[in-house]
Amino acid sequence: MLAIKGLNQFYGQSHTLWDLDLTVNKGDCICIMGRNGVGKTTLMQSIMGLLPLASGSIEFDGQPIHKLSAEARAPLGIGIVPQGRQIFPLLTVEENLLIGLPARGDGLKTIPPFIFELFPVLQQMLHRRGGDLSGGQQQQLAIGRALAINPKLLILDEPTEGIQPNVVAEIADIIRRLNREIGLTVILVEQKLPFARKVADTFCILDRGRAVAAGRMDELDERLVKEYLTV
Ligand SMILES: Nc1ncnc2c1ncn2[C@@H]1O[C@H](COP(=O)(O)OP(=O)(O)OP(=O)(O)O)[C@@H](O)[C@H]1O
Repeated sequence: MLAIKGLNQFYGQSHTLWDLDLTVNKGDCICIMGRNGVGKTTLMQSIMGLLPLASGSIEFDGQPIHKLSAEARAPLGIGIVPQGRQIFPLLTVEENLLIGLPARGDGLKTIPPFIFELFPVLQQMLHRRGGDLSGGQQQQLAIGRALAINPKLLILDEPTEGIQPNVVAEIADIIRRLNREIGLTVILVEQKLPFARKVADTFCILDRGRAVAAGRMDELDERLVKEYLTV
């Protein structure tokens, strides 16, 4: 579904991603792991189209997408839950959910009801401003907004950051359901190991901009954790 080949990225003189290859198959739930600053968000932003590639290629569903704008990638079926959630604080929950609908391409103008089945709190808070929601509610809104475009691939960048443990558990359940029941392909960036183990089936570890280890979650052993993940 997603094939990244030979990706290099720079911020000015600083070489952030090095010859990175990553393949995500349909139905996968993969966790991109690594310590702070290793390039996880840079990788996500490259997939989303927020950063032009220095070199390399990204194919989605067999089609090269790396030259497309971020706006052109969403309608292909890439839903994003960005780091820090980035909901619109002055818009209502309803307006936040409606905002992505034009990207669906099927003309739907109302919020798909399954969003409220997944996140009943969003229905209760429909007319509240996004900025007045708790961190956990905002994260549910950010996921709901990404799902409203009916994506084939959902990218979540550190969805548990700054969220209470009970909501973290709820979000873990939702991501698992989306992946295992609905078959949505998921790329998750996550530093919390228990959450990653609970949600993802496979992992890819980055270290200083390189993919250094990958495998099934049950192959993520103590040696890898110590070498690449613990601070
Ligand atoms: N806009 C930017 N300008 C310059 N350097 C940047 C910029 N954004 C990130 N970097 C640097 O690029 C490297 C990779 O950053 P990135 O945010 O991709 O890492 P990360 O693994 O997502 O980290 P975190 O877990 O802290 O979010 C870091 O050294 C970071 O300081």
